[in-house]
Amino acid sequence: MTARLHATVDGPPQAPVLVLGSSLGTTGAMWQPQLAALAARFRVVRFDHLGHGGSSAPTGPYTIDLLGRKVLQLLDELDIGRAHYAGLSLGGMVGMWLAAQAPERIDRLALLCTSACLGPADGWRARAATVRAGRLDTIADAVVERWFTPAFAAARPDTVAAYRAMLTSTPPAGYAGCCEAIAGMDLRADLAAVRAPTLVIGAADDPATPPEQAADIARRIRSARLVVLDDAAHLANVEQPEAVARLLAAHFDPEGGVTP
Ligand SMILES: O=C(O)CC1=CCC(=O)O1
Repeated sequence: MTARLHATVDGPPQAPVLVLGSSLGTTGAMWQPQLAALAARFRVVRFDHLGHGGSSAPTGPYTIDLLGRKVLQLLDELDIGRAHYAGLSLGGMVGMWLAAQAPERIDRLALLCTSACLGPADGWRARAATVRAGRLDTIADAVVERWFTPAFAAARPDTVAAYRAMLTSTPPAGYAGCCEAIAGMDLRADLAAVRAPTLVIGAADDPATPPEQAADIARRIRSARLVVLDDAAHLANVEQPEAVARLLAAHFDPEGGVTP
């Protein structure tokens, strides 16, 4: 049977479509902090990557091409010709692939806390092997430590616990398959083909995809603007929910009167 992606759709049916791609080890639910603001303006499609959440979880390994082609298949299933796209981390990697390989499908693009080439590949393959051996729990603390600043983790333990639970409920085969996709990914040369006006958001305290990675992406895309948020680690949309919602609304609806 063909592997399929799970998605949830919110917002007015006739509004412009905004597709949201989540990070490794999360689901579309990671966009909850921005959902109300974005669904007031857009038909918001939040999908779970292959191997995550409610999507099919084939054994793997996966590639970024496969993850991107699954999103195109989802757009076809939902009868969506063109859409805006925002993705964080792995979601951003898939966004770069989509904008470079299927530019006719992507209007405007936002890339948050992501990288065009995130080595070392051996580290990703080792992480995949650990998870395939059934030990997602053993990597969870180290992963979550990179998701949030110490100050946020101390102030919001319930939020941190909810995102950790999202991570540990990811199917091991799916998580490992996506680690292997990151291990084999180098999108740097593809970025010259991106034509969509692009907002690149980095976070000053992100140890997973530091702001230099955001600056590198912005340099390689013809029409890109770079913003680096203070007081946020990797899941910047959780730590800076209003700032991210405002930046995305202003970028995807430039005539809408939102001040970024
Ligand atoms: O899990 C991590 O270490 C950080 C990360 C890389 C890609 C992604 O989506 O999250």
